[in-house]
Amino acid sequence: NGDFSQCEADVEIEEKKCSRNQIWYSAFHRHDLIASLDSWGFSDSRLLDNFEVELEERNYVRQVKNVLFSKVLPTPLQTTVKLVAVSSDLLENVLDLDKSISETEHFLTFVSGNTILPGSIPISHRYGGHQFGEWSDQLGDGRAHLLGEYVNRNGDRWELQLKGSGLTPYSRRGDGRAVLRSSIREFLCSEAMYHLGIPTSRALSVIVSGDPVWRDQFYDGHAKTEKAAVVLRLAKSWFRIGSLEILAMKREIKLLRRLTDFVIENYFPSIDISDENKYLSLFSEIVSQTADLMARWMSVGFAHGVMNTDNFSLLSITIDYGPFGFLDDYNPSFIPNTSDDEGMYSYENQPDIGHFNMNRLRAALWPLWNNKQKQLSEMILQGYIDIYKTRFMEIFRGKLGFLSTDDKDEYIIGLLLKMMEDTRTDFTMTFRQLGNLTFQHIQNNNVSDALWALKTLQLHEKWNNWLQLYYARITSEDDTDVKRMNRMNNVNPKYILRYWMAESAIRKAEDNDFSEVQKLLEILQAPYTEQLDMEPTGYADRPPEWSKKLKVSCSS
Ligand SMILES: Nc1ncnc2c1ncn2[C@@H]1O[C@H](COP(=O)(O)OP(=O)(O)OP(=O)(O)O)[C@@H](O)[C@H]1O
Repeated sequence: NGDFSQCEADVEIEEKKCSRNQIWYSAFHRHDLIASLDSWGFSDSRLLDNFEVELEERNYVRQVKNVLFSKVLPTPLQTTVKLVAVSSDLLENVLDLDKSISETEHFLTFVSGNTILPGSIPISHRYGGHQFGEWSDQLGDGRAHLLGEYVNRNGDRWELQLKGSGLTPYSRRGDGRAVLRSSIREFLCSEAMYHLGIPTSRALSVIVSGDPVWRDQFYDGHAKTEKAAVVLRLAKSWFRIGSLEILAMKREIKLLRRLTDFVIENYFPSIDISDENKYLSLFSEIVSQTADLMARWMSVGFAHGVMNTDNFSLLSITIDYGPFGFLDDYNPSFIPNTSDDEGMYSYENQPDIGHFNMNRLRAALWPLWNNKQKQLSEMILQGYIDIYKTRFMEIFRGKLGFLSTDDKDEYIIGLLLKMMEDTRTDFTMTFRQLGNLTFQHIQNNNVSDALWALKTLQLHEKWNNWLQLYYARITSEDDTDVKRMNRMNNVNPKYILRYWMAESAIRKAEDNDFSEVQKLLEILQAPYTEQLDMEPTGYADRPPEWSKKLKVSCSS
């Protein structure tokens, strides 16, 4: 009712018990949320303040030199636009907007690229990249427009970008558009990854229009028209390894230095910008954060699908959700992308590709180093492998509920994965269901029928042997069932975005029923929490038979 005096008094009382009472703080925040886009605004742009933008005003495909950005407006959609889904979490907690705003026409035109808000100067970014191991020259945002930056009430700066919003100077032979299926997948997966606790870009909304887009989904001569869709996505920065690579390749060294300094100053506050070894420190940070990201991907069974250097963020967040997939059955050579014939970007190859990409980053930074620093960068790169292994072991120890470190851990984790591979057990549910076993269950090999993944694993000849080792390991620690099971449930998700779940929501959305996209979003926002009312959906069951035939290509 607008009278905050009692609330303030309560906050003071509560603060004595707990330094940050989130319930009260969030109640306050909600009152202040901005209710109209007219009173919301982009912040001053750090990017535009620091980097010249190409002066060419016409929008045509061209080679761009000596700049990072080109000014270019999104192309308005010609037909009626509909909101497919929106993340209220992002609206309220990142953009300070009241969620009712998403019901307004103004919001719809904004997130579809049809309206440009005051203060926004849309730009597209020039970058290159190594694709499937080979250097591809100028790529750039061929269908993405950076709308501007927003500094929210917490002081966090976010860059807002449209994807699928029309042609840019970097569109090459593309049409600047994205289709509904790939846009829903990007929207859902960015949010799912965020709520799994994995560094990622975020997605605010997805809209669909009736504008036709021509796609041959499986490159098999069966092209058809699909509906154009647009995602509004957010990241602290959209700079990629390819952002630096193109400058090194083109010998634009002054700009390379400026961008690298900008990245250090704005995203790596622990590095002293006046330090002569600052570029080495930056490399070291990115190597270590990328190794960590790879271990996290592996720990939730995520396969990115197109790990080109233009899809690898300098902030080591997951970007570009194309033909990604989460493992169902544990198959290390799982390839999510039908266009990846050789399996270069298979699940098991990801840590190695991360290493390859760090070597490409090293090559991009090469012109900024003296001879000694070049040598040291080799050692930093070698360190990637140890950092990855250490992080992998830490995370998997946690997944099995271990509190401490033990020499036997590598064997216990390795044998479990081997059994899972032999029996093709469901990756996600194996770990989740292990967290449902009490000490007594483990001691007596008592696995109820409801634990369907473990039932499969039980068929393995080494199961009894492994269970004994596991029992000995967890009973060697000062722990209780409740504590261990809680810990395990907090790191082993129950709900992940499986192929079939996304596909089922997409099929309905193609018929203008968006309810399942929104429902999936809600479930994936709490992947570690039992959502018993959602169980009838089958999201925690064995994937249905029809899902085995599903394929995802890079056509998007
Ligand atoms: N339909 C399209 N029209 C124009 N350019 C495109 C189109 N599809 C892809 N591209 C461009 O091709 C390159 C590689 O495509 P990829 O699918 O990896 O990127 P993306 O998904 O469009 O973008 P991002 O990495 O920003 O998520 C990028 O430069 C991208 O902008």
